[in-house]
Amino acid sequence: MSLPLTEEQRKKIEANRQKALARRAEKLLAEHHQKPAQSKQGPSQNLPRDPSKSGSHGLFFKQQNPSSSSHGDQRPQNPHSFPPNTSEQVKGMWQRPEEMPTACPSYRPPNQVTVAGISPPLANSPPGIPSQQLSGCELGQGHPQASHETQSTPFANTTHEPLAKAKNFQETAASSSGQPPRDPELEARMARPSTSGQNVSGSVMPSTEGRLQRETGTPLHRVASSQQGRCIRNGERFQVKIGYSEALIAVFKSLPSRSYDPATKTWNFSMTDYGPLMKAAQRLPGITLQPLEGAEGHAESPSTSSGIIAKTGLPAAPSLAFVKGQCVLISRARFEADIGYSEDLIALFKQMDSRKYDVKTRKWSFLLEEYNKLMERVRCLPQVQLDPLPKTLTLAFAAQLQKTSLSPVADIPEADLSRVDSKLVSSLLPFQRAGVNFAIAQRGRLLLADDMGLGKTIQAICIAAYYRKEWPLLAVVPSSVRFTWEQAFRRWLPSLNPVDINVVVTGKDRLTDGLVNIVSFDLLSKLEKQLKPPFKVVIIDESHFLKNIKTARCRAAVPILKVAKRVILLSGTPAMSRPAELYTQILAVKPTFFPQFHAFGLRYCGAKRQPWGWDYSGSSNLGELKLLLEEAVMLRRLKGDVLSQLPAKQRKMVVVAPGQINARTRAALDAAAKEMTTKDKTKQQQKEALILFFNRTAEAKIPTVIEYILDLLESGREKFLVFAHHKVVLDAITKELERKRVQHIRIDGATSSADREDLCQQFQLSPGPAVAVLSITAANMGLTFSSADLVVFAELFWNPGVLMQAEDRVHRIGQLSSVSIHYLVARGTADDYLWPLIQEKIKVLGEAGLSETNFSEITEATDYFYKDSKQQKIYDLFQKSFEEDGSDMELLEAAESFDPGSQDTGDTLDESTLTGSPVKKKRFEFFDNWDSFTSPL
Ligand SMILES: Nc1ncnc2c1ncn2[C@@H]1O[C@H](COP(=O)(O)OP(=O)(O)OP(=O)(O)O)[C@@H](O)[C@H]1O
Repeated sequence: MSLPLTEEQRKKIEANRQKALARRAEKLLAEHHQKPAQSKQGPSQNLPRDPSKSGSHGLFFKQQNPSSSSHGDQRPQNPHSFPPNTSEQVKGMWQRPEEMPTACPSYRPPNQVTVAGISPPLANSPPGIPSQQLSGCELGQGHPQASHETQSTPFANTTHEPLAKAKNFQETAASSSGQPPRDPELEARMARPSTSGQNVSGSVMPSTEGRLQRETGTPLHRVASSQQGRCIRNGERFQVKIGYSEALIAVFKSLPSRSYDPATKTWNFSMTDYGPLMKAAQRLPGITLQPLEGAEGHAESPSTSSGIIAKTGLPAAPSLAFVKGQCVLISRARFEADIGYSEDLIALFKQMDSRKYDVKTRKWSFLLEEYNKLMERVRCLPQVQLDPLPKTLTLAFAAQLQKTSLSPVADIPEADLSRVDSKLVSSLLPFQRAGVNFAIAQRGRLLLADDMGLGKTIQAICIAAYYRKEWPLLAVVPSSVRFTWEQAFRRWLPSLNPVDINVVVTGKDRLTDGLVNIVSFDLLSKLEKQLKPPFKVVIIDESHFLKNIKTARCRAAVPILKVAKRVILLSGTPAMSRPAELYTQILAVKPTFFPQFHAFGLRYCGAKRQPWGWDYSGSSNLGELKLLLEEAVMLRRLKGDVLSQLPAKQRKMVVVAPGQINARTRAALDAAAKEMTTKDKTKQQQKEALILFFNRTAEAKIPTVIEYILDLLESGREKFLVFAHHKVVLDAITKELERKRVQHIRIDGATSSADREDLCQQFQLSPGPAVAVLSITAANMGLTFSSADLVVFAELFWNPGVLMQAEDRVHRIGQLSSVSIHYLVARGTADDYLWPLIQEKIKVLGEAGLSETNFSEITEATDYFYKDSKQQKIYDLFQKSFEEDGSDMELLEAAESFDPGSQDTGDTLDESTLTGSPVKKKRFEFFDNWDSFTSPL
C-alpha cells in the first residue's frame, strides 16, 4: 500500500529541499569567490567509474565535468554516429542536398539550404564549465531595456548534444574557449544585407557586436552571444521566450502585431507575424528559435507562408530552423520522436510505414523495427538533431529492433525446477512461479519488487536453490528478520541441513561458516574483509536500503553484488520518492547498463545543472525507465494484480533477534524460567513465576519490536496496526513513534468509548503513514481499521480467539486487499511456549470446525520442540495455567501493573537500548507514491 503525501507534507518537504539547496548554493558560491581561478580551471571532477568509491553519490552530485573525461560524453551513445569526414559539410554555411554524403542514398530532402553553423554554440559547453552557471540566466529576458552584456542562452543549463555531424568541428572550435565554433564563411554571409534590403542583422551588428569588437579587439565570432529560444502558443497569439538579443528585438519591433509584456518580460505576437518572425530570426547569427510545437500543417509555418511574406515584404527564405529532440521508448514495440517542428522531418516521418501521429501529444511514433532506418535518414537532415535511444535501451530491446514483437509482455520460458526441493516448487503460487521463471530468464540477476506480502522470500529461496551448485550463498537482510530468513530456509528447503545455515549475530562471527550465510546490513559492513573469495549467489532483502551509495552498508554491498554471478534483490518499495534511488539497485543487477550515474541522471532524473553542481533529484522519461526495468531488471506485481491467487489472510511468524536482549534482561528471564521449574513450588508460586516470565518477555522484546516497526516504516508500509499487551510495551512504542514524528493513535484500557471511535476514524481517514498502537485486550473488538492491511503482534497472547478477533480489525468488510499478519516471536522467552500453545489451540478449534484457519499450515514452520523435560514442564505449565478459569484475569492484571522500573530493570528500556540499533538513524524521509511511477502508463 502506498498513499500520496498530503499537500502539507509535500510543501514541507519541498520547503526543506529548497532550503538545503539554497544553503548548498551559498556555500559553493562562497567557495567559488574565494578560489575563482581554481573553479574555472580546476581539475575536472569526473564521476568515478566505480560509484562505490564516490564520496558524493547522493541526491545531488557535485559538479561534474563529463566532457573532459574518458567517459566525458555521457550522453546516450549514438550507434549510428556520423563518419568523421562529414564535419566539413557542416562547416560550410549553405549545404545543398545534392552535396549530402552518400550515406543517405534513399532520402532526398526538399531542396533547401541550411545553416549548420548556427547550431547552438553553447550546446558544446561541457557540463562542468561554470561560466554560464553563475550568470543566473532566465527565460524570457527579451526586455527592451535589458543589459547589453553578453548573456548565456536560456538553455545553458541543459546539456545540449551538439549536432552529431558537426562533432569534430565543434570539438576543435569550442573545446578551449567554450565559445561558438568559428565559421568565417558563415560570418561573412551573415554580415551581408538581406536580399530584401531590410538588413536586420546589419542594423544590429554594428551597434553591439561591432562595438564589442572595437572595444575588445576581439573578432566578432569570439564575442557573439548565442541565444536559443522557443515560441509558445498562447491562444491566438504566440510568445517568444529567449534571452536578450538586440538584433532580435529590432526584428520584434519591426512586426506590426508586437506587444511587450513587462510582467513576464516577453514579447508576443499574433500568428500572422509567425512566419516573418521565424524567417528573420533564422537570418540572425547565433539565434536559434524553436518553432511552435506541432506547427505542422500550420498555414503560417516558415517555409509555406508565402502570403505573409508578401505582406511583410520579407524574402522567401528556406526553412533554416534548427530542431533538436530525442527518441523515447513508449512501449515494448514503439518509440517516439520528441522533437519540435521541422517540415523535412515530418516529410521523413511520413515515409515510415509504422508511423502514428498522436494528436494529443502532437508527437510521432514508430515501431522499433523502423528505428534504424529512421535514424539513418534523419542523419541526412543537417538542421535536425534527433538524439538516439540510449545504447542500453537498444541492447535491451535488440530483438524488437530486429523484428518487433508486438506482445506487450516478454515471452518468458518455463524454467526446469526439478533440481529444487519439491516442497518449495509445489507451494509456489502461479505468479510466484512466473517470478522464478523471469529470474532464471534473467540469469539469476533481478530486482524482485513485488508488493509487500506477496512472498518474495519463497521466490528468492527458489531462485537461489536453482543455482545451488554455485553456493555458498549470502543473504543480506535487515537485522530484525535474520532469524525469519533462517526459518524460511528451513521451511522451504528440507534438503538443506540446518547446521549449514549460519546466522551472523555479532561482529566476531564468521561470514563464511555456512552454506547459507545470513547477515544484517550493518554487520556486513563490519565483516566485508571476510568476503574473499566472493559469494557467487547473493540475496539482498529490502534492497532499497542500498539507495544511498554514501552509506557504509551500500559501500560494502555494491562491490559484492557487482562480482556475484547471481544477484537477487528484494524490495516492495525500490524507490520511495525519486528515480535516483533506483540507481544503485540497477547498478547491482546490471553493472553495464549505466556504469556512471551521470548518464542515468541525465536521462531519468531530470538532471539540472545548478550553480553548485548537478541536481539529480527530479525525474524524466519515467515511462521509458519503467519499460527498461521491466524488460531487463525488475519484476513487480501489485497485490491487486494477483489478488485472486492470494489467501484472504497471510500470517507470518517473524523471529526477532534474540541478540538484542541485553545481559541483564536475559538473566532475569532465565531466573524466571528456572523459578517455574523449581521443585516443591506451590501452584500459586509457579503461577507467579510464570507471570514474571511473561512480563520479562515483554520487556526483553521492546528493542526488537521497535526496530521491526521502524523497518516497516522505512520499507514503505504506510498504515498498520501494532497490538501489544503490556503497558510498558505500548508506552515504548508510542514514545518511539512520537520521537520519530510518525502519526499514530493509541487505544488501550484507559481510552474512553467516545475517544475510541474518534481515534479509529482519525486513523481510517489519515492519508499518510500512520500506526495504530492497540492493546490486545482493549482494542480487539468493535473497531474497524480496514484502511490498513497489515497487523503486527508485538506480543503473543495465549488466547487465539482474542488474537483472531484482533486480526479481524483489518480483515473485515471494506477490506479490498489480502491482509498480512506478522507475529513477532522472540526466542528464549515465553514466546517459545506461547507460540506452540496458540497453534495447538487453533488446531483443536479447526478440528472442531470452529476456526477456518490453521496456523501451522499458513505460518512459517516452527522448530519448537522440547528437547528436555524442563522445557516440556514449562510448556505444560503454560498450557495448564492459561486454560484454567480466571488465569486470564490474573495475568492481565499482572501485565497491566508490570513496571520494569520498579523491579530495577529500568536500564533495559533506556534510550540507548531503544535506539542503540541502526534505527536511531533517520529511517524514512519520503513516502511518495512509488506505484504511480510503476503503474501502467
Ligand atoms: N506459496 C506460498 N505458500 C505458503 N506461504 C506463503 C507462500 N507465499 C508466501 N507465503 C507466506 O506469506 C507470508 C508473506 O511472505 P513474505 O514475507 O515472503 O512476503 P514479502 O513479499 O517478503 O513481504 P514483505 O515485503 O512485507 O517482506 C509469509 O508468511 C510466507 O511464508
